[in-house]
Amino acid sequence: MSTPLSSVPRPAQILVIDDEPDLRTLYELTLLREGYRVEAAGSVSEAWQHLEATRFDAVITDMRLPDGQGMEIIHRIQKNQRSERCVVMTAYGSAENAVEALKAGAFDYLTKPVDLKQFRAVVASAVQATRAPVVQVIKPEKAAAASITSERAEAASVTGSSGIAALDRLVGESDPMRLVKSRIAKVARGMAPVLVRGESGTGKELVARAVHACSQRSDGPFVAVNCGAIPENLLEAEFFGAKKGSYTGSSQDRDGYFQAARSGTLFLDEIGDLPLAMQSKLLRAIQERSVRSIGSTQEEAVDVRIVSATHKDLHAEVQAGRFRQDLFYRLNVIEIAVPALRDRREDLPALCAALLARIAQDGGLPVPHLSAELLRRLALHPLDGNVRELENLLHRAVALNDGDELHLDLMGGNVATTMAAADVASMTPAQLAPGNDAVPPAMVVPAPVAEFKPAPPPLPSDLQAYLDQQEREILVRALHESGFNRTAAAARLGMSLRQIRYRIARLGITTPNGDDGASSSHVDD
Ligand SMILES: Nc1ncnc2c1ncn2[C@@H]1O[C@H](COP(=O)(O)OP(=O)(O)OP(=O)(O)O)[C@@H](O)[C@H]1O
Repeated sequence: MSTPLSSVPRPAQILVIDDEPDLRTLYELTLLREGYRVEAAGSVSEAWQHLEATRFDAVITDMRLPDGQGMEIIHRIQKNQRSERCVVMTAYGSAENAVEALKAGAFDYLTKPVDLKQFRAVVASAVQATRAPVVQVIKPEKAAAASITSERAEAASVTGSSGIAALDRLVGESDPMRLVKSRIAKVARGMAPVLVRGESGTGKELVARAVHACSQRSDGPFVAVNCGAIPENLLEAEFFGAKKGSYTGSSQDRDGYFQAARSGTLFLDEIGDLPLAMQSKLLRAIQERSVRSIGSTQEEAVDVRIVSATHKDLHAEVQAGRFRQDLFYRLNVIEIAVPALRDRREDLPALCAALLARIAQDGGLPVPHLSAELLRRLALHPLDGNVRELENLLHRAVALNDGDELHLDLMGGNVATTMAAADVASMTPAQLAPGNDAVPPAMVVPAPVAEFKPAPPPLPSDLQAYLDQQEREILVRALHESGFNRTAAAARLGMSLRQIRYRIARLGITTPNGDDGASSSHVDD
């Protein structure tokens, strides 16, 4: 069994690379004072000699060196799969260099002239990262034997079970989802900001949580902020905190989101909704890695990783002048695009099974049966609201479950837009069963709308059962939309209360107010 590195009592070892002797000495002294062991180099070749002789915890390098670029060192460290965390020092105003370095795998960057307080903070977090105890390392061969996917093995090699659990919560083994998961596992280790893009309800927050859980910050807090939900006049206090008495009613010092997320991850959801004035303040906080709470004269350093998310096209927002270009570049160092549900229809059975299990567990209920018929009907539904819509449909189905089989309230959906009806009609229950990934790809790629001519659905083999099913769905929907008020539901369907009661009883529909309405204690009728 391997011993966690953190239990080895040796000072962390740092390599500093800068061609300016004065600066090199300044960095060396600063780090020595912090208790690190330090070696220094003035060029790429000299640095590499040190690296060949010793394993370091962190490497701090200038970008421009006499015989090459600091980037070469990062590339070589990555290529040789060495464990050193790299921090680059870039000239002020050359954000592209910093972005390039982060993309190449640098842990973090510092802008010159380097602020020594920041320097110490960044080095400390780089060293902490290499020394974080490895909970469980799964070798790729072992992982394959245990049918663990490569992205799970990658996550396991970084943080162990919390990373694996977070990736498992992201249900779906379709190609686009596997891509998302492997990207999460890859990018989680660094400090580079991540922008998660995708339509509403696709699981962007789950992705952000997985980035955090797979990172070395997983023991730190994950603070999620919905940027669109905070009144504009409160934004600054909410983000950066406020001192006692700094505004009316503030009777004590209050931390902001940045302080709350210290040593962890700050998730800025709906970042596209942040007003321009606040965008400038956020940019400053990210660049300076420090914030000043309202009413304070002091800046305080904050070690926070930023993950943001948006359903908007931020490029277009920049073009339209609604989003700052410099902030966009800052946040978008690494992008993770979460696919819409229509682009990964083969995940539907596994998603339904997982969502139903979760819904049942939350409600303390037995997991309801997921019939092939129910999956077939869901597959015909557009689900433009993505996983959230699917979750809501299943929630309703469970709430209205009469004990035998789940029934869906799908009325009003545009069936033709997603999957060819004939394709779905020809799917066998086995093909639709949860866990079956043998669904032919042709079935999951929607035909272009202009060419799409759905085949007529097959004739029902039992007309009465079919009509009963239709009637049942209409009644359930009317009841649901009327808040289970039978009088209102009956009025919407042009019938009397007696008639709807009769039909509810005939079709065995159970409502939250009672089994046939006669014994209802609810105020509805
Ligand atoms: N791949 C998935 N596996 C399991 N559940 C999922 C998946 N994707 C989304 N969900 C569930 O769907 C719901 C919506 O997900 P989430 O809030 O992460 O979406 P979002 O893209 O952040 O939405 P919005 O843009 O509206 O904020 C959540 O309850 C989440 O747990």
